[in-house]
Amino acid sequence: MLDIVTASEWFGSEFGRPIIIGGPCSAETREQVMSTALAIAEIKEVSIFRAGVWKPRTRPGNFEGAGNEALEWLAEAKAATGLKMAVEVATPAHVEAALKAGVDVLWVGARTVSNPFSVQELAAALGGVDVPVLVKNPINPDIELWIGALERINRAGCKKLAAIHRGFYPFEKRGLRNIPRWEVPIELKRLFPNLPMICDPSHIAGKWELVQSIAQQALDLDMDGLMIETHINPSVALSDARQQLTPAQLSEMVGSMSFPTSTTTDTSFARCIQTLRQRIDSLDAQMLELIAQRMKIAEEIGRFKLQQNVTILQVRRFEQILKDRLEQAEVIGLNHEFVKNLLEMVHKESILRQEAIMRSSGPGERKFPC
Ligand SMILES: C=C(O[C@@H]1C=C(C(=O)O)C=C[C@H]1O)C(=O)O
Repeated sequence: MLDIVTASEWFGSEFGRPIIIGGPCSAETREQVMSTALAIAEIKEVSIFRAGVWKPRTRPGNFEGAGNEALEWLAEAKAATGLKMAVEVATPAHVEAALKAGVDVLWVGARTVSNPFSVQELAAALGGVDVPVLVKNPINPDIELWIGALERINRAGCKKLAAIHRGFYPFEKRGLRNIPRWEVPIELKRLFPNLPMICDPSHIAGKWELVQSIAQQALDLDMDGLMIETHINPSVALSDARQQLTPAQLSEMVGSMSFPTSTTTDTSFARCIQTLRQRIDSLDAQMLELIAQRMKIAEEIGRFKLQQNVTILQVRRFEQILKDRLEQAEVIGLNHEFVKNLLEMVHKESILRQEAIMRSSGPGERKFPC
C-alpha cells in the first residue's frame, strides 16, 4: 500500500487532472529557459514547467546539463510565469540544491529508478520533503522495481507521489524510441488506483510527429496527465532535438486532443454499458466453459498416449491447428498475433495437463521402447 495524497491537493484546489507538464529536455541557457517558459505559460492547460538541469547521458562527452546555474534561470522563469518548476534529481546533492532554489516538483529518472541503491539514497534525502515526487518507470519493464522505488520514497515520508510512464528500452532501434508496454502502467494503476499516472509520450515517440498519437492513447487509457518535451527552437536543442515540440505545436496539440473522463453521470450511457457488459460476462463464462471442455479432451488424449507410449507433443498437429485457426481468425476479423498468442497459451496448458497425467501414472504403466 502507498500512503499518498491525491494530486488535487498538491498545490491547492485549482490543481488537478489532467496534469500537463511542458518544457525542454534540458535547461540550456537563461534565454532558452525564459522564452520557452513565457510561451508555455500562455497555454492555460499547462501548469508545470519541466527542464533537466543535470542530464544523465548514456555516453560521456554529450551535453550534461547546465547544473546549479540553471536553477537560477528556473527561479526567474517561475517568478515571471507562475508556472510550477520541475527538475530531475539523481543524487541527494541534487535534491538539496533543487529545494533550496524553490523547485516545486522533483522527478526521478528511469536510470536512477533501475538502481535500488540510488533510490534508497534519494529517499533518505527526500525524507519529510513536501514537494511532489514523480517516479519514472525503470528502463526494463520490471514492475517490481518501479513499485520498489515508489515504496522507498513513500516510506521516507513523501506522500505527494505520482508515476511517470516513459516506455521501456527497445533493444532493437526501430519505430518508436521506447516500447510503451501499456500493460505495465495499467497493472500499476490496478494495484495502486489512487496513484496518479502521468505519460511521457516524448520519450516513447522519439519523434515529435508521433507525440500526439501516443499522448492521446495515454489519455484514452485513463492516465492522469502528460509530460511533453517542448523547446523554443527544437532544431538547435542540445539534447532530444528530434522529439521536442515548439510551444506553438504544444498549444495546438493540447487544443486538438480529447480529454476523456473515467466516468460519467449520464444515465443512458450507464444503462447501455451495463447491458453490453452483461453480454461480455455471459460470453466470458461460455469461453471458459469451452476451454475447460477442451482441456478435458486433451487429458483424455493424454491417457491414450500413456497407454500407447506416444509423445505428448505432436508438432505437426499443433502446426495444422495454428494454420487452420489463423485462417479462420482472418475471416472473422481477429488479429493474427492475438490469436497466435492465445493458441500458444492454450497449447501450453494442454501439454501441462498431459504431463501431469504421465507423472501420475503408476509404476510399470509407462512402457519404454525396446
Ligand atoms: C491434444 C494433443 O496434444 C498436444 C496438444 C495439442 C492441443 O492442445 O491441441 C495439440 C498437439 C499436441 O502437442 C494432441 O496430440 O492432439
